[in-house]
Amino acid sequence: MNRTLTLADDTFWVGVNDHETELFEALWPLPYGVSYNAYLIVDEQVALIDAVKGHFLTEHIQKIAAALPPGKTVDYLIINHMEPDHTGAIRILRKAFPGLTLVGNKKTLDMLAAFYGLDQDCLEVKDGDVLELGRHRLQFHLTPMLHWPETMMTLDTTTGVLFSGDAFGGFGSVEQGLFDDEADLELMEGEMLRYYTNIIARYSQMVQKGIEKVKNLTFRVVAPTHGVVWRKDPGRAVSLYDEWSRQEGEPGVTVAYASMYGNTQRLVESAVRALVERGVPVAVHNLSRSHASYVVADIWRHKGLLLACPTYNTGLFPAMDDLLRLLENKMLKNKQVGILGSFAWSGGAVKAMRQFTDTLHLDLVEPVVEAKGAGTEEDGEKCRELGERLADAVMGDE
Ligand SMILES: Cc1cc2nc3c(=O)[nH]c(=O)nc-3n(C[C@H](O)[C@H](O)[C@H](O)COP(=O)(O)O)c2cc1C
Repeated sequence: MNRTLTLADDTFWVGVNDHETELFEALWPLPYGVSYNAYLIVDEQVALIDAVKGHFLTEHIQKIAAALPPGKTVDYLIINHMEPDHTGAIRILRKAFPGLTLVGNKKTLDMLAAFYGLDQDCLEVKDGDVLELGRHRLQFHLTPMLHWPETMMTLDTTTGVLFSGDAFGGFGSVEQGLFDDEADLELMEGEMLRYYTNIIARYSQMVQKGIEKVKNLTFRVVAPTHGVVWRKDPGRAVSLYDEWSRQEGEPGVTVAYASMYGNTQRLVESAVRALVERGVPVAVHNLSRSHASYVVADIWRHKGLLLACPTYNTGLFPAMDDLLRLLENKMLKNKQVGILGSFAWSGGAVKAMRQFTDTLHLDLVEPVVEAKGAGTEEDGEKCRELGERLADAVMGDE
């Protein structure tokens, strides 16, 4: 059962696939599961690179045991990221492998003490430090706020495997293909974007700093803590994160709308029709149906965003309010934004959406449409015009 997967010389995947957790971080749906990737380097000294969520410890230990030669134990646990989905069972892991030294930077060790009361047999490493296992040389590169303060990467300079922590990771389990040359990449890259936008995106500036650092390293495999291991095209993992953290966006428009009785929806349809006729890729989300994690991923993907919302108790419909707060928290930028809304007496939703674009310094595409009730013929025409203007704004010379 526990056939060991090999990444490079003496280097094995000892991670697990999780199909039990419904919501990652109690927030984000996992229709394709998620993997907790951990790796074992078997040398004179044996190093485990990251661990798994506590619930999966038994399977994890079985895999480690299958990869360990007789008489060997695990000497080091390298903690690239302290979050409990990689360290939850660390105390038991220590019992399973007595003498296990915990390796992390200063911030990791502070957290280990705070989370698990562990402060013995720890080895503090600094940026650029090297740990020799025998033939294998592990070099540590601190990449703070990717997406926690203690995050770092570990490069095995002997094999060229870059253990990148959560950076370059994605949702989606890996039993149908651990490596990029065997996985369903269309699906996995979609799940990677959803992971990026929902877990990492707020720290996009720090991702850029991390990528600058990574570009100076020589590696031939990128092995993150979640999702696909990139051995055929490791540069692709880096370039996807690079693209997403720059927030440049592809030509296309994501439509995020709410509608209780259909008035806003019909206005949206007029605008979308104009986009479709211009050949613009469109992703339409009814916020009462689509989970925000998918909406945010599509918003990140496209240059254009159409927000449409009825007024609800003088302000935004709650699902739109939630979405806009989420996008503010993620410091969304560089979007071409259209706004439309429907009201019956006071209005308020359109004003709130305008405030959102002002706060984030997004480019407002005119005309803003604010229709009373179902709206007039003229409102319908304005929605079409808004669709055309958005098409011009996002397609450029395409
Ligand atoms: C619970 C509720 C609260 C509303 N609050 C307001 C409001 O404060 N001000 C306003 O102008 N219209 C308000 N409306 C009216 C809607 O904004 C209006 O009917 C709009 O056309 C609904 O668009 P929809 O069909 O896309 O849901 C409210 C409607 C409902 C159902």
